[in-house]
Amino acid sequence: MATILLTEARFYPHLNEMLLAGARAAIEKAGHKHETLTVPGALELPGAIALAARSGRFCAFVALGVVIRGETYHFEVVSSESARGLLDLTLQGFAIGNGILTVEDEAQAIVRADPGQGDKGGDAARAALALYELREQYGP
Ligand SMILES: Nc1c(NC[C@H](O)[C@H](O)[C@H](O)CO)[nH]c(=O)[nH]c1=O
Ligand SMILES: CC(=O)[C@@H](O)COP(=O)(O)O
Repeated sequence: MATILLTEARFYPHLNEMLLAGARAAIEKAGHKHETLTVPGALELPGAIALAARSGRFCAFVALGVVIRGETYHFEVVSSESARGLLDLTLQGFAIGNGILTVEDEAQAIVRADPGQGDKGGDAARAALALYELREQYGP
């Protein structure tokens, strides 16, 4: 049994609860344990994972959050750079699933966050576990 760290950017708490529920259900179904770490926004997620990884306690990580377009270019920055930061860590060998929703409005987020609909939190957890199993198979 391994421990997966759920890192959540709690910008929209009610939406994160759905993402967390889906991710937790997927991890528990796979027979693993999970812990949760909270940061303010999606841009903090890569750094939070990098810091938490130093503990050596976690076999994989799931990044969860919701980025909803506003009036400025900041949407592009937050969406692209959080994803890029996660991919940079993945290329260093970290097993990370990206469950950061980047959407136009709350309605789009709900459909994708709801475990009974898009279940993107569960998808991100399953992706993280898939990378973890690959690393177990091919070495650290
Ligand atoms: N607008 C959203 C943000 N913005 C905040 C940034 O992620 C970051 O916390 C801030 O720039 C300080 O470094 N974050 C989200 O997760 N979702 C948003 O819609
Ligand atoms: C994705 C964001 O950062 C967004 O919430 C910011 O809104 P705005 O572009 O109207 O400042």
